[in-house]
Amino acid sequence: MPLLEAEGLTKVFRRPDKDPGLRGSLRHLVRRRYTEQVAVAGVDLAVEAGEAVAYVGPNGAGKSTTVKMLSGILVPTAGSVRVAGLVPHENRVENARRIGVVFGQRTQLWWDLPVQDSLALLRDMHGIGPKRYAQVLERLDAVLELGELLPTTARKLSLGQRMRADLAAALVHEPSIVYLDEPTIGLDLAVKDRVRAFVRQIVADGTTVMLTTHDLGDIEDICRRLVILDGGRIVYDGDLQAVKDAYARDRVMHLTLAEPPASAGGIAARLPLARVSDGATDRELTVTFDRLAVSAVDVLAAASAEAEVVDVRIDEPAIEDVVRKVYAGELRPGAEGVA
Ligand SMILES: Nc1ncnc2c1ncn2[C@@H]1O[C@H](COP(=O)(O)OP(=O)(O)OP(=O)(O)O)[C@@H](O)[C@H]1O
Repeated sequence: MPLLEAEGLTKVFRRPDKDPGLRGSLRHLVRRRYTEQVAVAGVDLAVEAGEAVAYVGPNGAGKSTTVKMLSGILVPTAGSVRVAGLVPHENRVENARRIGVVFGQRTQLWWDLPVQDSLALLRDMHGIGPKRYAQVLERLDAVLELGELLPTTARKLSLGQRMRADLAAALVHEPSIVYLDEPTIGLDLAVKDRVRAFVRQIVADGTTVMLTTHDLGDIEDICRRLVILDGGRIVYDGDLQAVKDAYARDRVMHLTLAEPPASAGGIAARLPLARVSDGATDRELTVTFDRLAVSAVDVLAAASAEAEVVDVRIDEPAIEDVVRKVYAGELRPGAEGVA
């Protein structure tokens, strides 16, 4: 049985439609009018225990509204939802014991308290005994290196430190499902890697993860399944690798050379399947290539044969590019080999 199951999950917000000023308010009292906003429109989703699912879509697609219904904060307008056998909004407290939530842009730590006090408050709120708490903290410390953070108030933490502390706060009660919303936003690469490795570890340990992010790296590192939401509806639910192979194959390599090249023609001639163009300065070149047709090593070898390469950077395609292609109808849900 899936750990998380939603059928026809729908949320319609109703906003009072009134003219400004007192007269508008009075008129609204007499004749009420509302504008309806369908935020989530019949989502069917089944997630098995231990799965890691990327839940993506453009701004306003309905991701947060879905997560709020899954965590019991919002009551669905229609449809059904069960998380670990419970209807979240009917069992908010019990549901809260089973889930963890991390918002990259907000913190659930008490701003003016040392991290250790925030964690202790959460321990008490969840009724965790001292022995179990010590074990969990030890396990979290081993991967998140909490030691230096514990005596520090949340307001004094760097963004990366705060994220490590927030992950600990979300996991201190060992939830079976964790919702992560942009968990690596604003973090530098080293910290990003660490957060991703940690999330991979909890997935390997059996935790179910639902990840909302615009960072393709997060998704690739953590999830095998991609669910794309648009206008409140799921437009794709399937294997991440299939989508990437089909629609996110282009890589862009930025090369910095020791000297301006006599011409980009030599490199282009060695790479007939790639597109070579001028970079931002006269010592830079940009090579765009399909990673299934040409490897990054081939591109570097071709460039090095023609000029002295002093620096290299590769841009990965953004998940938005993939999402945009889905909207353009280039990838259809249920298409052969991808769903
Ligand atoms: N409390 C609310 N009252 C009225 N409308 C709302 C409310 N919350 C969300 N909406 C609307 O519902 C739609 C879906 O919003 P939601 O926040 O779920 O999208 P999202 O995919 O999480 O977007 P983002 O990536 O910007 O966070 C939007 O049109 C939003 O304006």
